[in-house]
Amino acid sequence: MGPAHGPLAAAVSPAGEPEHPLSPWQASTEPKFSPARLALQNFDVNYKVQFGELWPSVRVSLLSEHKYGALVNHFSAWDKAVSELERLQAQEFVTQARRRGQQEAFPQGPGAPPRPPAARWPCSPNLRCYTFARGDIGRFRPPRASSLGLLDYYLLDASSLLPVLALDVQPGDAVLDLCAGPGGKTLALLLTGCCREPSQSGQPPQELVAALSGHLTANDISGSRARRLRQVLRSYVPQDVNHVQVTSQDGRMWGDLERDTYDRVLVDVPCTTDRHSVLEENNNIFQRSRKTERQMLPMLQVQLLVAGLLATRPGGAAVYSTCTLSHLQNEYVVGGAVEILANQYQIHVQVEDLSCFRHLFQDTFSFFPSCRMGELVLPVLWANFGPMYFCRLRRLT
Ligand SMILES: C[S@@+](CC[C@H](N)C(=O)[O-])C[C@H]1O[C@@H](n2cnc3c(N)ncnc32)[C@H](O)[C@@H]1O
Repeated sequence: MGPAHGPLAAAVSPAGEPEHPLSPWQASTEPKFSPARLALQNFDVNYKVQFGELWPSVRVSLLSEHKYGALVNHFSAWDKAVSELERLQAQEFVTQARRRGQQEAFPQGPGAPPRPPAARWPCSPNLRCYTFARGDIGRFRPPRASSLGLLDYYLLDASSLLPVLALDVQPGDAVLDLCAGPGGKTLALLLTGCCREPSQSGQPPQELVAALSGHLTANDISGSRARRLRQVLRSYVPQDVNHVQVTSQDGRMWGDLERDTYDRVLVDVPCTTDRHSVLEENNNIFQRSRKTERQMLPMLQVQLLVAGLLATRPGGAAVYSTCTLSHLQNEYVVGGAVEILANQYQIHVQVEDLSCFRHLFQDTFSFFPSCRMGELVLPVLWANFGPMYFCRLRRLT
């Protein structure tokens, strides 16, 4: 795929289409661009402005081989898999980050007095994920069934664990995963071991809510994505632990279904999926037929985030996440949702500082240094993860 320099790049609008209708002469001689080519042209125009001199290296990384992480399934007999990963010199980056945090709280070693007062790093517990070191482009073998019949690890872009870690799930929490299919983050949420058992005695307020209520609710509007999610849960989670309520509702309606209910809500929205869009022609949101859908994405994202925050109990938290670099789909969506909640619902929400994530995970991921709200993992050749944007919002009222 070649770069879109010169007049071609200049003629492309933010929606990824030529800004001016083509003349009849041009229409018959200009090549038709594939969706992936259109995506790249769009990004060349917009991300050059957003990221300046960082864009060329991010661009080449997006077009290069993606790096994975292996999320250890401790519901399965995982010790063999872990020994194998360690033999391959893969590194467990979540524990590494925790250790860094502790060392900084105890600068002269554990015997010395801690720095005053070492704040708890708000982060979901019990997750272990292996990646190959910086610059190592090794690949993991596909997951394998252990003696218990469950797969030993789940392969995912390691940066997609960051929104789950940032959700800071705690033991006994009721959690909603609003856009959950195909289920990598739902599995990670279960692996924290924190999601509450379904209440036996709770009085369901109404029929629909009764069907939806539970410790971990995972929802996806798409029936096929919800089926894939169920399949992932069957392959990784023992039946007696799998209490996940899987639903297939329009997440935008959640504020009406269960308001002020959940301790934690993950809002991992549909977006332009930048890496997929520049590499794959199939199911590409830059197909001409999907132009309106693409243009409506920021509005859908705001509606989903507002609904997720309405479903969060006062004092609880939601994490908004995407796999796009677009500020329009990231920070602007967060800003828009905060404003709507204040003006239309008199609900006050605080965007929380996640710069500790940038600091503690700096050995594994490359972060964009200038986000006003939330954090953004930038794909770079030495750590070709992401893009992944995540932002935690706390409901104050
Ligand atoms: C980025 S994907 C989620 C990935 C998932 N969290 C994971 O980690 O495997 C976004 C999902 O949102 C779903 N979606 C789109 N519109 C939705 C809506 N209005 N309500 C609920 N889900 C929606 C899509 O079907 C898609 O599966």
